[in-house]
Amino acid sequence: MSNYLKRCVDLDTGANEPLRGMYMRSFAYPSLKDRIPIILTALIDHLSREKESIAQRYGEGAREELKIVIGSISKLKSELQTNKPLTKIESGGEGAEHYNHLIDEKTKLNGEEPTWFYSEWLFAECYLYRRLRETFETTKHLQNYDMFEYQKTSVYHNSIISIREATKLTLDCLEKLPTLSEVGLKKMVIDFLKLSLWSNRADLSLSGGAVTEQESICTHLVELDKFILVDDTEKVYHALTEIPVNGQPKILDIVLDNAGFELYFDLCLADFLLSAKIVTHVRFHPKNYPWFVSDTTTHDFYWMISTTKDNKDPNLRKIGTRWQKYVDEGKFSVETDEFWTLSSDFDKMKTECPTLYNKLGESTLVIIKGDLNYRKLMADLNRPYTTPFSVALGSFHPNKLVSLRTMKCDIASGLLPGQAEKCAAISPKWLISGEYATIQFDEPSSA
Ligand SMILES: O=P(O)(O)OC[C@@]1(O)O[C@H](CO)[C@@H](O)[C@@H]1O
Ligand SMILES: [Mn+2]
Repeated sequence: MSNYLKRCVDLDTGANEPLRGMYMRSFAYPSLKDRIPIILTALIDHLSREKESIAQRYGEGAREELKIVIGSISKLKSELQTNKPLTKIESGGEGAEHYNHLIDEKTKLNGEEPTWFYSEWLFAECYLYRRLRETFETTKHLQNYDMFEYQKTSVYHNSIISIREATKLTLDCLEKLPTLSEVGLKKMVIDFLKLSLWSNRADLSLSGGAVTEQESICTHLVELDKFILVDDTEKVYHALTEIPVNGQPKILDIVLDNAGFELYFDLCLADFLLSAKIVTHVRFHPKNYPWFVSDTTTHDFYWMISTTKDNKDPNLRKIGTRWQKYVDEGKFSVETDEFWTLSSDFDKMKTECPTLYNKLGESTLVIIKGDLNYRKLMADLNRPYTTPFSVALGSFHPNKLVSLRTMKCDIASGLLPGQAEKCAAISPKWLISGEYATIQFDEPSSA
């Protein structure tokens, strides 16, 4: 073990403490020690291998710049692996001030500069993606290059069987809509919520960037139910349907997570809710730059719609054309905000980004996808897993909201006494493997 890691301790994260890489029994440690270096190595390999094609697409100047970029990423990897202090973001630009200010604050507080393993894991990991952004934003030719695009598009193409299946299912459900009973409608809404949930099972950050074919979830929904540890779908259905649409816009916000496979299911859910007239508009919230490998950027969002619309498969063409029409009519819109790529947990949104907090308050429901967003909902604290969800949210109660999350890090809330122990006995990696999931609803107490 290298010297710097000797200060890491063979412990779990302390109770009610933020997860940190220095706690060797928490998932933060293997994440920083093994998983992120694998992601960075794969990125360096990709950039070296694709020099020619990148130079063709971005111009000859990009060839020289790639050498600098590869050098910077290697340096970043070495800084992480030797637990060096986190350096300031020098490029200016979005969020730079946020990260730099926090580095100063932590230095003041601890009397030494924050380092990769001793910092809060959430901060260190978000900072990593901001550093990667800096590497590209300081170039002339590669500013808009998405270093993870090839993985995200591969996920889409490799999952085409499941995507076709989801498309067929969605189109069949849409056809049945006019004659559907209330009970039938409710079942379909809940099924689409669960499809969107399980589409979060795989992400490219957890797999170290490895692209695998995504299994079919449409045909397994019922058997997957036993892995949902908290299931608030009844409350979600109620929230979605309680206010009738009487000419007033009824908005659904979806705080997106991963592109490729997961986004496809989010779009199917959005299409179904629009078609059933349960909502009138859907606002999608992507990231402003490449984030946690597979997260959806604005470009990924539009790419998915146009690729689906232009597919050879008639069903995909049909659904892609519907989605494009929704975009053209303003029924689907993309809302961006730099808050999503800050390291801030959502408890801080009200004070740090009141406009976004208030905006989320305008809609009927906010769907918050994925594990990283869950970490941000929980402030990445190692609370007792029985802590009520609404308590763990701190001051984040902008609206009725639901978190759809497959469990991929050692944080949980809202579980019943004994539930965690039962899962651990069945599957020791239950917290981090994505096998289990939660659907957790919250509403402001005055609502
Ligand atoms: O948010 P997502 O896509 O569901 O998951 C992202 C994720 O794999 O990345 C982090 C580690 O890098 C973990 O918190 C989490 O498991
Ligand atoms: Mn993600």
